[in-house]
Amino acid sequence: MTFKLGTRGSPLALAQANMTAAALRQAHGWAEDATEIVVINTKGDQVQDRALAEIGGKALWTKELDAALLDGRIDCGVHSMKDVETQLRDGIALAAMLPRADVRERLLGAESIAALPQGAVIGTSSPRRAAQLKALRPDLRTEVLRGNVATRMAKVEAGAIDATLLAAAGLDRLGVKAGHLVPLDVMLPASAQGAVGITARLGDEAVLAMLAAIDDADTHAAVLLERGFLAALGGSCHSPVAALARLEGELVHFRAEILAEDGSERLAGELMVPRAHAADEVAALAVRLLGEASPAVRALFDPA
Ligand SMILES: NCc1[nH]cc(CCC(=O)O)c1CC(=O)O
Repeated sequence: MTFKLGTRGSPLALAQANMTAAALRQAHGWAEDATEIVVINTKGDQVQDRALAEIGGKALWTKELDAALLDGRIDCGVHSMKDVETQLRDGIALAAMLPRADVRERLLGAESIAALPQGAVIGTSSPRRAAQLKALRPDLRTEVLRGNVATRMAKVEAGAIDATLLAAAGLDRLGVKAGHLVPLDVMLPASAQGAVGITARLGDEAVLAMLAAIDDADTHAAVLLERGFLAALGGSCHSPVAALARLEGELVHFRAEILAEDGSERLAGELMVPRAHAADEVAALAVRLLGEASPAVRALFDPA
């Protein structure tokens, strides 16, 4: 019997699936051939030429993996948690998370956001990154840029765009050294950025127990808080929202912001709260920031 890990087929997704397989073999003393990577094509992979928001539809990256899990083709699904909807599909459980990588952004094409030339064009398909860039530098323009990491880097090199932002986590996992780290006080990451999560069938106790052995509890707790913030807003990975939780002993340091899509508004909040109350405080922060926002920003969200 082999343990089947489902994943998308992009180089980053494959790297993350291989890391997960290696962690499982290590934790359980399994042989090399005890794990198998099963590539599942998703709608998000098929549509490369349009902005994600235009495609519409939910669970672009996860739907096909969920289906493969539920019909038993795979035993678990490996995901970038950033791309996983806050509402999991019925029957799907979030079983484990690998230790989180660098949560920061890397800028390719310039040494810093401040150093970008006046009016520079930044390629990104992330409404959060576009809004954050324009909040910092209203002169900047953004252009939709999709494709995997290599495609995006090639567009900067070819001069089609002046610069782009990518998650340091993804570049690190691919062994790509390019770009300059953007400090957290300049740009906060997306909720769950840098975290790899593993889904399994709810009630599949044997698999859930195997996966529990590779769970990084601090990463898991932090990511659940960030997802809780996004859920309280009624947002998704396409919303102009940033959130980062850091566990500091018994305390949680939580920072978040919501923005107008054109960067003309930015509502930020920060908490230092005991872990035990953090989920409630984070949800309350979401409500408070929405309350401070203009009707235009509030209209981007759909709070419960
Ligand atoms: N939305 C695409 C996506 N999903 C996860 C990552 C990077 C890895 C991570 O954040 O864990 C990326 C690419 C990027 O934003 O640069």
